[in-house]
Amino acid sequence: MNIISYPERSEWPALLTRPVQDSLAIEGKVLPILDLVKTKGDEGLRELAKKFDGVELAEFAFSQEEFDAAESQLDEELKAAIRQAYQNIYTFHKAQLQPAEKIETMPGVTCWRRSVGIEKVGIYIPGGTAPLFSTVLMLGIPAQLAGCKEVVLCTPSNHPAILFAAKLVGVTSAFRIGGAQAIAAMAYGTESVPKVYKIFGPGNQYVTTAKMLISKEGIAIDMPAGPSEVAVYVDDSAVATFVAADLLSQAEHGADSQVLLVSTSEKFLTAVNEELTTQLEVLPRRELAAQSIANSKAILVNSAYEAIDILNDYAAEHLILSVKDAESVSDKIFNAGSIFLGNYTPESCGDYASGTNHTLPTNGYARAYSGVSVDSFVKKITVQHITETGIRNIGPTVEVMAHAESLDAHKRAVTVRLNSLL
Ligand SMILES: NC(=O)c1ccc[n+]([C@@H]2O[C@H](COP(=O)([O-])OP(=O)(O)OC[C@H]3O[C@@H](n4cnc5c(N)ncnc54)[C@H](O)[C@@H]3O)[C@@H](O)[C@H]2O)c1
Ligand SMILES: N[C@H](CO)Cc1c[nH]c[nH+]1
Ligand SMILES: [Zn+2]
Repeated sequence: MNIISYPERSEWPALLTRPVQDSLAIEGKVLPILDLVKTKGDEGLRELAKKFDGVELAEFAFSQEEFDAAESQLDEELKAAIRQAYQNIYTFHKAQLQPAEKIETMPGVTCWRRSVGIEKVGIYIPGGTAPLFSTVLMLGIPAQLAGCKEVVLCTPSNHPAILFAAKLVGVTSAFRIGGAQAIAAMAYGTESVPKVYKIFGPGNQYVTTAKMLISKEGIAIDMPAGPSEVAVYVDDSAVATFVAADLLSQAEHGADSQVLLVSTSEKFLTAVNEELTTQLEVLPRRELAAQSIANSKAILVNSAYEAIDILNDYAAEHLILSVKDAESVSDKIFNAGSIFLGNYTPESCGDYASGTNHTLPTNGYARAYSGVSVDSFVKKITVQHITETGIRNIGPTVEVMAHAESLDAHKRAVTVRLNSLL
């Protein structure tokens, strides 16, 4: 990894840019895909499956037989691991459910918010280079807890673990469709695929661009969750072997992934670089990981203050703090998707099973977006009730304000009620 020593603050923006993606060129490829699905429905999906996934499909929906067979195709060890992950993710997300609390703002005026699951949601499960069945849990569990009635799953992979996890989370229909065309199918609906109101899930640049484009057409999306990334901040309490392993764990996602290492110790950065070389050699996905490491940087900074500033500027999807007093350092971080503290909290645990969600904002979106949670799958409907006493209390305030806004019909809606109580 390229070590950049003591860069000036003015150099940070250029240093911290993600691997360049020509978004206009990608949009140019994705727009015709969206259009084909919109105009030709299932027939368009068949053409695209052949072109981009090399498969000829008569039916897109996974059948009941495929769901049933999935369970017997997986070994017990994997099924037990998936069930354990399900339990932890369920427990963490269940605590996010908030009961509606009735608030009396003034005597006789009561307001509250009710959480209602979005009726129809679509979840995209990446499967181009690896079948990410863990993403089924990360999206399906909050959808289940939120009470979404229809959960439509699309994935280019037919890995049995995806179907096993889909059954656990209660997905209502599942289709073997990948890429931008899957997003289009769920956004517009086709003869086979139901149209949904909100689409969730990470994916490659085609998937992410498709989500951004359909969001301009009135379909909600969770957030732009593109190529995975991790930033690691280390001091001399860290362990170079662990740090290199963490960097590679995200680098192996794809050539467009990026990792960032920040430290005040040059010696440590060099030690991690040596470890990276050794560990890369034995990785099955070393080609992808090596390309991603080549896009990445190790930054040597002057002080802990500078390290924190640079991490907040970068706004990483994942941030590992392998430093002394990691929790107090984490209090100073205000831009990150998910934070991992200390030497024994590898980011992989959050990816699979500790309980937190792994669908997180990438590419600096952590400055303004949160990762997926139960909240992402619900709408909050406000409700209010005003009694006769309440309208006497609040009515005059509303009359004065409505009159001042020159909206007399608003004022009258209060006045007629107040007059009826005279
Ligand atoms: N941010 C997060 O929360 C998060 C979580 C998990 C995974 N990820 C990311 O998801 C991505 C998964 O990518 P992937 O490619 O393995 O799987 P994917 O399922 O996202 O994409 C595969 C699909 O891309 C389409 N495609 C391939 N080449 C194409 C082309 N030239 N033109 C148009 N469409 C094409 C194909 O239809 C294929 O089915 C990785 O970048 C990973 O880092 C992010
Ligand atoms: N690191 C990815 C999110 O950025 C999620 C994932 C799934 N499987 C392994 N990792
Ligand atoms: Zn990962």
